[in-house]
Amino acid sequence: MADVLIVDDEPSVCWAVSSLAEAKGHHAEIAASAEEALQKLNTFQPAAIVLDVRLPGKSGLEAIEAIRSASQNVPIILITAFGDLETAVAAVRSGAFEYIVKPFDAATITGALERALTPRETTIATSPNESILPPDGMVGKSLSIQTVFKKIAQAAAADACVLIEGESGSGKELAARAIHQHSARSAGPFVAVNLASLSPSLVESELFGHTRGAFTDAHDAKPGYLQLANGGTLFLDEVADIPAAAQVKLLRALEHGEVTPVGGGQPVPTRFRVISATHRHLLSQVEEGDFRHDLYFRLSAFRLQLPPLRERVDDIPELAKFFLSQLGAAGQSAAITTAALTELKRRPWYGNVREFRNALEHAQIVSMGDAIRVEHLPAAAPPLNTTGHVDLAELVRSWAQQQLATGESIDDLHARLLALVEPPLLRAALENHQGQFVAAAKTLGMHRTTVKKKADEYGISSD
Ligand SMILES: Nc1ncnc2c1ncn2[C@@H]1O[C@H](COP(=O)(O)OP(=O)(O)OP(=O)(O)O)[C@@H](O)[C@H]1O
Repeated sequence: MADVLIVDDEPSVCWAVSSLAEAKGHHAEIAASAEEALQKLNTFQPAAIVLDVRLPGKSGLEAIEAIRSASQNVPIILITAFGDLETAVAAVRSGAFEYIVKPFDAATITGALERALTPRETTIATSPNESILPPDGMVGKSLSIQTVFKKIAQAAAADACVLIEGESGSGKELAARAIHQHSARSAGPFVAVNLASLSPSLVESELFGHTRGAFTDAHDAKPGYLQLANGGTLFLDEVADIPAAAQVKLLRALEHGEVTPVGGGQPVPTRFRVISATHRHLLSQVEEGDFRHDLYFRLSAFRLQLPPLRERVDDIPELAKFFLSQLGAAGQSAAITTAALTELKRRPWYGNVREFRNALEHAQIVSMGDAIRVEHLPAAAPPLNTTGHVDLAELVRSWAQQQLATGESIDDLHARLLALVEPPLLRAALENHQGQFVAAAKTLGMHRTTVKKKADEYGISSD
């Protein structure tokens, strides 16, 4: 059994957390403000503290230092209703043991309490006195983006390599910049390199630099991106595209903290942190032998997954507001109708936030100063899989969603889909068998007479 102090001005939260703690056999005491908590700590020594960020009087973040020293450094679980990146960074910087966003479920708070009450060796803690950094343009309030904010804050407080995974346009580069901006390296450079855009023959000289005369056009020595990132962060976008020879050299540079330019010469001491990003499944590339496993493990010391926009629909109103305020004339925000906002929430956004922003920009131009309506939005982009090919299942899902969104009452969705997909399928099978119905029916796994009947219905001839 352990003693727990709950500091929150909302009686329902205090009641819920104390009931959960008591159900685990602990004893809980309550304070409705930071000032009351500090007073209580004169006579009460808890083993863990649950502290709300928003309190009357001093906020939880303002009081955390005083509470920590008055409680002899017991673990503090911060709870907040503000799931933004700034609060996440401030919470991690404050040295809080855990940071939980309201509303939370019973398992989340019980799990955090149990971990806090279990003796441990290290916690993520950094200087508590640094000020909160300015906003960095990462918008979102959904639970999944809050998890991303929390991970960005944790990554910023550490110095390990970070691998950011997520679909194209989901905000990987923005997240990398936020990690750099909130890290101890923020005064150093942030050097972004897109490996997919570098010509394979030049990747090595671009990354590692070259000496004078290293190759025909090397009239002068040139430092590479690794050297330019010295003291800061190197962002390797599309890291899956790094050629095999450069993989070996990168690993060596990371391990020895020095870079040898193409053409030889003295290795140059270079210290930087690598944040890499990919829209592919990098581990599959490791399994297929296309990516070195030792480099993969080095680069993925800390992993961050960015959810696609369609899995965080709750962020859409706020993102729309954010982009519309950027797009509107000076000082004014472009307006949007409720129907258009509903349409924005319904779309699958395979190109994620980038496609979303572009769609709003297009709509704002087409609406010519009026509120944005559904008809101002461009057509939704088709889904792309990781190899750049159209994903049929996603296409069908998106088609069905569009049909259902028209508002008309539909009772023949299946028949409508068949009418769309059967003709091209029958044509392809017939073409493959030079118009032979028997052979085409065999390939299709259907009876010959059914194929014939359907071909007649759709007006498909066998020649
Ligand atoms: N949460 C967000 N809030 C505001 N803007 C965002 C957010 N996420 C992404 N964006 C914007 O969307 C665009 C695409 O983001 P970004 O370039 O970071 O994506 P990416 O995942 O790196 O894309 P790619 O894989 O194609 O390189 C940028 O203009 C970025 O500013």
